[in-house]
Amino acid sequence: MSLIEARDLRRTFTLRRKVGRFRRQRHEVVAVEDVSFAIEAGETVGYVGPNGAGKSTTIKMLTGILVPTGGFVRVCGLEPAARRRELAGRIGVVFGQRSQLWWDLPLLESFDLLRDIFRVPRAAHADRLDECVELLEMGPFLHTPVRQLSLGQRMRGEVTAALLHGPRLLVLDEPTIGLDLESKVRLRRFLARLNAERGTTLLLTTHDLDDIETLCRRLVVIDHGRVLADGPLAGLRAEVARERTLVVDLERPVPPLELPGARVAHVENDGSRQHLVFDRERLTAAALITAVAERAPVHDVSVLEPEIADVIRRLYELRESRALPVVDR
Ligand SMILES: Nc1ncnc2c1ncn2[C@@H]1O[C@H](COP(=O)(O)OP(=O)(O)OP(=O)(O)O)[C@@H](O)[C@H]1O
Repeated sequence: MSLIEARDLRRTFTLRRKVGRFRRQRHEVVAVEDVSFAIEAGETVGYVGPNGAGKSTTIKMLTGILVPTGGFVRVCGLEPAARRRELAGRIGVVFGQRSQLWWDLPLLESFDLLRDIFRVPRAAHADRLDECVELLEMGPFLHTPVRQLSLGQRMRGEVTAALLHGPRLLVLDEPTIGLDLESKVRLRRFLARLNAERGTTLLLTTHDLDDIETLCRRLVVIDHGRVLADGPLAGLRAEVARERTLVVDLERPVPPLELPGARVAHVENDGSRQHLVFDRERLTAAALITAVAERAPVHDVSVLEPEIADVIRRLYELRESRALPVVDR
């Protein structure tokens, strides 16, 4: 059984718009139109899309905060909205812009309260807390009231709070939003380790491409409430962003190289370093290097893969032109 299963999931909101002086007209917003995916234990999945795509609405349905208007959803075998309390005992949830901590209490007391709420055995609680305190370096501020913590410190507390009952699945909505670089790196390292060592499944929404690059082996891309693409990160790259760049360092400067199947995107050092863009389907890096070597002696080479930003932008372009390939999992 999949840890998360969503089939034709749908959520609409009814808004009332003022029309004229007295009348109000009902108006329907479709936030999630027809979303289907399944997530297995141990996966790390990035749920991405532009603003208003329907990410948070989906996460709220998966965690039982919102009732779907249609479709089927099961998380850890439970119907989230109907079994919200039970589900809360099996999953961990972190909302970057909402807190599950008690603002006036020292951080440690929030953790104690959560132990009581989830009825976690003392020994298990202590083990998990010790591990989080050590890895997230929370020792110096465990006794500080939550409202006095920096955002980076509070987020470490939020993630710990979500893990104290030992969930198999951690759902994170924009976990690194607003954090400084050091805090982001620390949090990502922690989450990656959680997945690698504990097998904790991660599902996260993010606008941060570095989060995706370092944490997610699979991407589900959504736009206008529909899944645009779903597949391994590497697969999506190969499928929709076929352009790679060969960077060649030559023994001496030469004019921009004109080679079949490749175009010069950038020239440095008077022409002794050139960036050649080519289509992975039409040309191999080896063939291109051979072609370059016939023109000038090659000192060094490297191949750059497309950035994840390119992959996502390309997906949106393909959607606009309705030429979106179906990405099989
Ligand atoms: N409570 C609500 N009432 C009315 N409309 C809503 C409500 N919540 C979300 N929407 C609308 O549903 C759509 C999807 O919103 P959602 O917050 O799920 O997007 P998102 O992908 O999480 O966006 P962002 O990246 O900006 O957080 C938007 O058009 C939004 O305005």
